[in-house]
Amino acid sequence: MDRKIGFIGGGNMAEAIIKGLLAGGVPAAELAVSEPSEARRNLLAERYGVHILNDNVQLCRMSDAIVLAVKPQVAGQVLGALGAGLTDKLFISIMAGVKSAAIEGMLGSEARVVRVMPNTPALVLQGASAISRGYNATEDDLVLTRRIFDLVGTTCVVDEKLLDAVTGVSGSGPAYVLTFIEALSDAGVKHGLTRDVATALAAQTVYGTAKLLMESHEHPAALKSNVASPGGTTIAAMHSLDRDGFRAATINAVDVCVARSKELGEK
Ligand SMILES: NC(=O)C1=CN([C@@H]2O[C@H](COP(=O)(O)OP(=O)(O)OC[C@H]3O[C@@H](n4cnc5c(N)ncnc54)[C@H](O)[C@@H]3O)[C@@H](O)[C@H]2O)C=CC1
Ligand SMILES: O=C(O)[C@@H]1CCC=N1
Repeated sequence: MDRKIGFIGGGNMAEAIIKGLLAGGVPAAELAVSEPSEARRNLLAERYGVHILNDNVQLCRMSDAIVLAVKPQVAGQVLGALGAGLTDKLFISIMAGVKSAAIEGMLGSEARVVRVMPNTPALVLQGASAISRGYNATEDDLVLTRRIFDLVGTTCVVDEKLLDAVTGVSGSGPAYVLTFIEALSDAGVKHGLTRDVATALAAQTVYGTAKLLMESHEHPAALKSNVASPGGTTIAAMHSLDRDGFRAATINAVDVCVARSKELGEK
């Protein structure tokens, strides 16, 4: 990267990105984390060998790009304590909902901010991240941010007003997919499979189907039709899913996720 990347907050998402960056060849010496929890500091130091501290101001001093990886609820407290005048730094916020204008408001109106909505599969370099540029961020800032998140999966650039929708689809999406895999596995167990076999079959089915979709560039409905034989088992199951509101339940879940993301941005 040639630039030092610091993380304010060393929780789940920061860890996923750090692990991905290291796997992608970024040296541990280029990464630092400021984290108040001693247990987290010890864990991150042991597992990844990155520079660890408990001082957000010092972290900013030693970093060129700072990933804001704290909960949105503490954004005001964390950013307020950093003070203004950090215009030589790039701030990359992964906080759900918190708008770039609000971050600029807390860091000073000249602050260079890029927002990213990543997801936890970044841990295995299969993340999906959407990026949007704040008012003062440069083309170079966007390129650096894309380089960081390309190392942990795929990236796209969207208008900031669409980041709430991204949060609803891919930011929180892994939780819905895992719930589906868990339910599919439960069903397998109900019908006599062992838990291990049922979970392995369910997970590989989701993984393989996603790969099939991405490599074929087809509409999901076209591939679904290939599974359903006339008068066969799949169409009977699809009827049942429709009757039980599977699709409506999914869309409703995304609706409330998007609404919650907007709400977090209003605080
Ligand atoms: N977990 C996920 O799947 C995703 C999370 N995000 C966003 O990433 C951010 C972090 O989420 P998680 O990693 O899941 O949360 P987390 O709770 O695992 O991590 C937050 C970390 O911040 C630390 N922290 C608290 N106060 C601090 C302070 N004053 N200074 C420095 N560090 C402080 C906490 O000790 C904790 O380790 C959130 O804003 C969330 O919206 C975005 C996309 C996906
Ligand atoms: O649940 C949350 O608020 C965060 C944002 C996207 C995924 N996790």
